[in-house]
Amino acid sequence: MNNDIETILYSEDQLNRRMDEIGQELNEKYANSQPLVVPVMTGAMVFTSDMLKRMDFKLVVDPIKVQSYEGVTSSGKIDLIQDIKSDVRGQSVILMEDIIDTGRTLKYLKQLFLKRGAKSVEICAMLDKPSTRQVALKGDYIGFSAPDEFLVGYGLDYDGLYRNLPYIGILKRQVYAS
Ligand SMILES: O=P(O)(O)OC[C@H]1O[C@H](OP(=O)(O)OP(=O)(O)O)[C@H](O)[C@@H]1O
Ligand code: HPA
Repeated sequence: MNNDIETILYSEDQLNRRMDEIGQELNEKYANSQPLVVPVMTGAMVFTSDMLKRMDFKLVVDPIKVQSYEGVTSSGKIDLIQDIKSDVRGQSVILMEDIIDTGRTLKYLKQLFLKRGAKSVEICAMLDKPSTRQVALKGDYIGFSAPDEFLVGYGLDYDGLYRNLPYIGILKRQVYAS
């Protein structure tokens, strides 16, 4: 599996150190509230489970599953595959993501939750690729800024593979160009 990785961008240690910092920020912000934490599955699974251990405020976790990528390309269409169970009216929502790329997924979800009556919707993402943004969307808590490359590992996949890598790396072009 490692043979398919061009370069390791963020090691497990770097990810952990950055998550400690983001955890502190969230703990200050949400100390006196009880937000709904919504992992955007499947990519956010690893990041969310590691972040949850760093959150020391009361919270409820309720995942949502959406999909828009075919291979390395955004289809531009967001499929809502499995919705949350909670009523978000009056709730503070934290959307958890592995990556913001075109921004379409999170723009769609943020609008959806605000339309449903959420009091606030914040975005916490491990990676942000600002250079590939197609819609206006800003994260509130970001781990690292990433280059315009197709990344895998730490939840990020290519055709369902590589999510279990403990680091984030650039996928070799020959893997998806062949
Ligand atoms: O900013 P965007 O261009 O919308 O890209 C970001 C989204 O793309 C990936 O999901 P994907 O649709 O591949 O599903 P997955 O979470 O199951 O991997 C990723 O996990 C984000 O949800
Ligand atoms: O770089 C990426 N890698 C994996 N999934 C993604 N979804 C959006 N961008 C990416």
